[in-house]
Amino acid sequence: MKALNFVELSYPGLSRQAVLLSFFTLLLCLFSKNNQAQPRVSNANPGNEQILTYCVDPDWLPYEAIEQGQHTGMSSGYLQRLKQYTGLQLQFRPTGSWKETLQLLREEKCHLTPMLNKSEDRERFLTFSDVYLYAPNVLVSRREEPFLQGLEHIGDRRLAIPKGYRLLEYVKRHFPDLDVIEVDRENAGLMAVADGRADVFVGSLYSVNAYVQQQALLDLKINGWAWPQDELRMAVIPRYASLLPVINEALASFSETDHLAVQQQWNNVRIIEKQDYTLTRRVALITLMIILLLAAWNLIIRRYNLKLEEKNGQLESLKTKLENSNRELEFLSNHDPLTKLYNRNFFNTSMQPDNRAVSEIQRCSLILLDIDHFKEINDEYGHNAGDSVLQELSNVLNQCVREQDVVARWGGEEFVVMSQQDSIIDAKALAMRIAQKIQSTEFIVKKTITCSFGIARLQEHESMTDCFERADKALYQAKAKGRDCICISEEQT
Ligand SMILES: Nc1nc2c(ncn2[C@@H]2O[C@H](COP(=O)(O)OP(=O)(O)OP(=O)(O)O)[C@@H](O)[C@H]2O)c(=O)[nH]1
Repeated sequence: MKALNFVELSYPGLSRQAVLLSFFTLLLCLFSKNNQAQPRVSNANPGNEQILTYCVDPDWLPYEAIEQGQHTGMSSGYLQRLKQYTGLQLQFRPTGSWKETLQLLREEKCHLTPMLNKSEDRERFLTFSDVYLYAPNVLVSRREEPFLQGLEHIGDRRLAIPKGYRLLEYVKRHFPDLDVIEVDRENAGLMAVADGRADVFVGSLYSVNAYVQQQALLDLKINGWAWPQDELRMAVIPRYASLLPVINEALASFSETDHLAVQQQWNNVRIIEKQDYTLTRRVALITLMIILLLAAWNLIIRRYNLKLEEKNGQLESLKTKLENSNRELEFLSNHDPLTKLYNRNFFNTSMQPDNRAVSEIQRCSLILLDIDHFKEINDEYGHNAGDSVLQELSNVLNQCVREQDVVARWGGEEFVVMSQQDSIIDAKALAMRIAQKIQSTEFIVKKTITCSFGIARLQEHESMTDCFERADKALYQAKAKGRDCICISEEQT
């Protein structure tokens, strides 16, 4: 309001005295504010004892500790500000343990302690300030333990708690069935969890963090919150209870910036809120990659196998075609394609004495036959009809001979039968049967077909070629005689 007055009075048109009056009022205001920041030594004077003795927990970082005889930790920061605010004369008295600190307070050899929780037991020998710092309590376990929601989920796990701590009183009262292991200090509790003597430790978040980092207890994790949280206060022995209003006033005056400055100086908490799945994720990723690679490899192999099978199929088919072609070639090299009878080539090669049993050759007769006037059939009925006549005649020949006899087409309309006959008479009888069969067969051309025959019996020491020539001559004679007759080679007659 005073500043507002000053602004209002500075408008043009107002009197110079009024401006000066306002200026002095403002100075007075600022002066009185400065006065409030001065230490309230007189209010906080402890009386006969000019200097208050204080002691702390020697091993409770980051809250407080004693290092090389000096008070350190967050409570040292707060105490520093308290001194500045109140002007209290404070003298530090080092102790060897929290237990000793409490004992000195009980015996009034120490008058103040700057940071502790209120409990029923402590209220018997201390009076407490207002709460000036809240800090959560946490459950700590080894990493493999599941996350716990709070003290009520500890179950039959062994719980380590420092002796003399308010939490111990709390657990004993509200969770009497828990398997509690009392330890001397917070770090002893953490070590007990680390080496398996306890399963869970409960303690203050900030101090737990400090110990875990200091001792590099990397197998531990903060795995849950534990109620109640720490409500930290200052405490004096009842004799100095009159100081509490001033202390409370000082604590209340601490700004957010003051709190932050103290906490940032001493606290470096890193809370692990959940499981670290990094390794699991990496392993899963690598496994997935291996599976994908194997699947891809499998796919490639399968494709190659399919191609290979396809190529094998093609090769198999080519091989079959080749074998068929070879068989066909072999057949064609020895057979007449029109009549399917053996051809001249086969006759010449296989009918040589070297390729026939001597007994067969000794009994061999050659019968040559030639269709009479075949040209006329071609001319009258066409070449295709002529072909059919040749095929029909071939069937007739095959029907007339025995299995061991060989029938071949010598060329054109001329055929040769190599027959195993005991005598030339038998050979002639065979030729006659053939002639009769031909005459009685109804050919496609609806015309009686006749043939001329020439017969020769293979002589001892005679070559097949010579025998053939004699049969050919006999055939010539048959033609000359007017056809449709059988002539026997002269040497045999
Ligand atoms: N359709 C057909 N005709 C053929 C084949 N080979 C030869 N010829 C014919 O057979 C006929 C043979 O005639 P020629 O040698 O005069 O004998 P031919 O008419 O039977 O008279 P002769 O033997 O003296 O009774 C010719 O017209 C040839 O073209 C064939 O494979 N098919």
